[in-house]
Amino acid sequence: MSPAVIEVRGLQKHYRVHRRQAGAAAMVKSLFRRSYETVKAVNGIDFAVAPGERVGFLGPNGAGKTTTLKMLSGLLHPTAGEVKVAGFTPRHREVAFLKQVTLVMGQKQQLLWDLPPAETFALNRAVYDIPKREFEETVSELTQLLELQDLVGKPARQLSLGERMKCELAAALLHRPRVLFLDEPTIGLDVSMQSTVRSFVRAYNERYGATVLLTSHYMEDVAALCPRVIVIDRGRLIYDGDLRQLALRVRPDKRILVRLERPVPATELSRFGVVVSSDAAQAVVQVRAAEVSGAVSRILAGLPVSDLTVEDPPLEEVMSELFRSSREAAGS
Ligand SMILES: Nc1ncnc2c1ncn2[C@@H]1O[C@H](COP(=O)(O)OP(=O)(O)OP(=O)(O)O)[C@@H](O)[C@H]1O
Repeated sequence: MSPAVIEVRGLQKHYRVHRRQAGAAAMVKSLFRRSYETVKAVNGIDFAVAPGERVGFLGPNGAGKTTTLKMLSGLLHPTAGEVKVAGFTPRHREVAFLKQVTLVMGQKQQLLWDLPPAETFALNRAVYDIPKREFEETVSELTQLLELQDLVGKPARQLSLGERMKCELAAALLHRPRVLFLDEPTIGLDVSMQSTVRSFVRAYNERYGATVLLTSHYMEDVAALCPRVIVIDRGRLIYDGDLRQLALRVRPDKRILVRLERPVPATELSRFGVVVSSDAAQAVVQVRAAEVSGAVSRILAGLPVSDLTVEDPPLEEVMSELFRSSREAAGS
């Protein structure tokens, strides 16, 4: 494996927050004597990412994902631990480092609100000191990949959320960074725009060999883009490895979706496995992966089947099962 482009060792970020008690008396008291508590947003994580990898960085709300991405891009100083990205220490924010990375946050925007994206692009050209020819080449490539032709001339405030996100991505990539930190880049987008952004991220990764670390609550993004996932919960790493292996380990079962020619009572369906859902026209039965072929033969022989498909359990369920079991293990 080539040397890591992202290396994280013993990384921690603790926030000191003012604790406010409810009630007027407590509020007055807090004016004179403030009490603080420490939020351990990131609490000792280690991982390494090789150049060109696309890695999903996952976890439930408040797990510490955004905090980690901000430390990796140099926006936040770690409380403890070491971070190296493309050979640099992010918190020093050296110009050479900033030219290698980008952070895109789906919830924040960098486009200038009243101006067309083309003007933000020109500003970024100056900020990153991009030679004119290279800039024009990149703009034309990104315009074609993201279909920006009709968008870059309109003021950003007139663009739809999805159109704006495409321009945000272009603005963030004009300097051709080698490392992309994408924090929920598809949040709030409709399914077709989500798929456009996904295809674009993949195309950029393949074209430039860029490394991608991506957070998303949409498991379709993760399934489509990330062969590897790093999962954290409450500031700690709970899984780092192959996404398919994780699914097999956490949910070693399959779902058989059966379309029925006539209604079948649930009691009869349960002879073939655990009934996940059923109605007059179709049923979903869950069985262990090793038992799929036997169950399929029995279903075909014993039920009025018009169509049958075998599916993996949804990734959302794999993830919530992983969070549940890791919390149980942490509690015991
Ligand atoms: N500036 C801050 N000051 C104090 N606490 C913070 C600050 N930023 C984040 N936190 C806390 O740190 C924890 C981790 O937050 P973070 O935003 O990194 O989580 P996340 O995994 O990105 O969550 P989400 O999926 O909801 O975006 C949370 O408990 C959050 O309330």
